[in-house]
Amino acid sequence: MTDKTATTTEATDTDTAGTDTAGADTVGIDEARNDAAGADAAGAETATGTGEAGPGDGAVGGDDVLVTVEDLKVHFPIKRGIVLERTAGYVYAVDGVDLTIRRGETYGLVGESGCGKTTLGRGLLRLVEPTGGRIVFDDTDVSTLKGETLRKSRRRMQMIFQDPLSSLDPRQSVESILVEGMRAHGLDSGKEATRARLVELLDSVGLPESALHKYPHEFSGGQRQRIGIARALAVEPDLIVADEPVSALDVSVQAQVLNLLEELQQRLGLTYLVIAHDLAVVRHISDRIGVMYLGSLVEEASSDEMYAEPMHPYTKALLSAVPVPDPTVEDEREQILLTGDLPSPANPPTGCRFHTRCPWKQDTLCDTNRPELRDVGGGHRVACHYAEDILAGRISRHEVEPELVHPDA
Ligand SMILES: Nc1ncnc2c1ncn2[C@@H]1O[C@H](COP(=O)(O)OP(=O)(O)OP(=O)(O)O)[C@@H](O)[C@H]1O
Repeated sequence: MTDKTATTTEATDTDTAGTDTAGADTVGIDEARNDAAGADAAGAETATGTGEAGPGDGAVGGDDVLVTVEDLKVHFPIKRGIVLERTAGYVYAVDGVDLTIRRGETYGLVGESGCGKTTLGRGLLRLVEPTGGRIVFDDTDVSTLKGETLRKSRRRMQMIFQDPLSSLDPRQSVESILVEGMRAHGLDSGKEATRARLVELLDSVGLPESALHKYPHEFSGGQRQRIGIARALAVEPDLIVADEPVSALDVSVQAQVLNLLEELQQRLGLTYLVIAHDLAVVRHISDRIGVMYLGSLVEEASSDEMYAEPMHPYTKALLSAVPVPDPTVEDEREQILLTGDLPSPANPPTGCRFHTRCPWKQDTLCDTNRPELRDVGGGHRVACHYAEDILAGRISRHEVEPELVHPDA
């Protein structure tokens, strides 16, 4: 996350105030990272991960690349029959995604419900087994790791979930929740050191020591999400996949949790993949944004460029639906309304998967040829036949919109 804290940093930490809280003034986890007996640890459900990196096969990209995903596919079989079960087809939840996440950045992943964002995040961490493709984490190909190597590797990639209540075991105290992952990775080194580490972890997410002996139901939604974040941090990860981290929270609390994530990122050098359907949230925290549609990326750009110059008609439609933050400012943007529902990922359209809802569909081209995600300049990637035209010099980038013909025009 680069300098995107402007709006939310002003929020007061009301969520952590209240009955048992400590201010959001966090301290010391970075020192703990240095101190903590350098072993590798893991968090059970929380996480996952992949490769205990090290020199390995598949060096990809420059030094600044932490994660490379190549042609990732996750297809879920559709089972039919009770006695004789057979595979009647597949849900193509993720169907050929290529992306890189740079060290220390926040990559925002957006798209409608059901387009495969969660499955991509889980596939990347191997919480769900990919059907195909490759995942390279810190120069190590982790797609093929198994058993103990995979388990060990999971320490470095953790996940935080949308609904902190359902992702925290109601029968476990906060202490037990936090210690579980540390123990799994040999980071619980002695009673006193572990206790100090737990207190430090809580402090880093703005919760007091007294939280240790409480249970998830005793906290507010925002506080529970802080516990989820502490659980992920407990094993000293490099990458955190945050799946809709604030969408279950009150609007007033969302900014506080986002601020906390930003602050932790700066202090600990964390890398984030943030999954969200709320484009306002993603814009605020992301350095780069990927837009998913029916299992694939259709556009990727820096956050600023994505909002200033979206090129894919799906991205334009998503952005045109985001309300203007200042109600006194007249909204002069073109409203692009998508017709129809998201097609089933079990039966995706031929050609460009978006063509059935695209206001600018070109007959026979878009419904037969699937456009590739192509760089149209400066790392801005678009999967659209118009992007192909730009690359081929048939139209200029700035002519795209006026040249497009809406079927209702
Ligand atoms: N374990 C599974 N078995 C079968 N189908 C699945 C499974 N998990 C997800 N799917 C299907 O894969 C598709 C993508 O789901 P996914 O949850 O990844 O989308 P999403 O973009 O994260 O949506 P949401 O924002 O609603 O979580 C959906 O059609 C979903 O029903």
